[in-house]
Amino acid sequence: MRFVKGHGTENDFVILPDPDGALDLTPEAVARLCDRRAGIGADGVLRVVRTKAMDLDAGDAGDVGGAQGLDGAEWFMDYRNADGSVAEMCGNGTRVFARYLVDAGLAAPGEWDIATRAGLKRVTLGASGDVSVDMGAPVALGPGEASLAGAVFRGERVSMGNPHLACRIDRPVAALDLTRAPDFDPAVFPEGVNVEFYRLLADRHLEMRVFERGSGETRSCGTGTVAAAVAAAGAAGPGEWTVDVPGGRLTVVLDGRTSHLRGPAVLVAEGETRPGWI
Ligand SMILES: N[C@@H](CCC[C@H](N)C(=O)O)C(=O)O
Repeated sequence: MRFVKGHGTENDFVILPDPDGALDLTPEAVARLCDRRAGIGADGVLRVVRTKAMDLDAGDAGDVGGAQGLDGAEWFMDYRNADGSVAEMCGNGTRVFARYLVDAGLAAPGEWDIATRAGLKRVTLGASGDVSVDMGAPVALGPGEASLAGAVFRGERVSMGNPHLACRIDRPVAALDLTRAPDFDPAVFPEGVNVEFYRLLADRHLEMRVFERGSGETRSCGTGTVAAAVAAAGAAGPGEWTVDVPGGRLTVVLDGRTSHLRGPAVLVAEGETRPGWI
């Protein structure tokens, strides 16, 4: 199995080129690939498959999202979390996926769509440098809460295609212990939830940490970054936000209609798994 390793602000991925959809990618195989001691190590897997090789009507696009209109994009991002679960969307993954396509000569620098389980996402990138993605309209769903070691954190529920709870705190995010998963009410979050903790550092400038559904604490989360900016913006309206995460810095633009995420996307290695290992 050929792979490429990449990351976006240290949210890292094993990229599996599978243009014809020939791989039988089981949850167990994904978990082995993402294992940081016994595998390659990553927060998730990005399978790179031609949209026309996906049996969209048979649910190949996932039980988690609609397939309508996806054939408008040549490439489908089949995203999996480190525990093997399927997610609707991954913002950093989309940016790294785009960088891979350009680097591999499968797409030209410019502006084009990637198909995801959360619909088409338009990326903009040059031959090198930052990658920007139109993340679509965030959906603010009202208040929610989670708890961490018995302490309750209140926040805003936001859908970015995948579920988020963005909680504002007033002390440095570095002080949080995220070694254990936040608890939440499964009746409120039946599909689970990604939980962000953010602090306002200055006008339109946040720091954030995240505990991701299916992956644990990661050093960045693109959809989570947008969710935190949406929660912080409240009624403040359109604007550009800077979000510092443990793995670097991302820029979020909210314009009242859609949201954009911009930042680095880097490919660091490529190789092949040993025969019979996976
Ligand atoms: N890190 C991603 C989000 C990945 C999916 C998430 N863990 C979920 O299950 O919804 C990002 O950059 O958005």
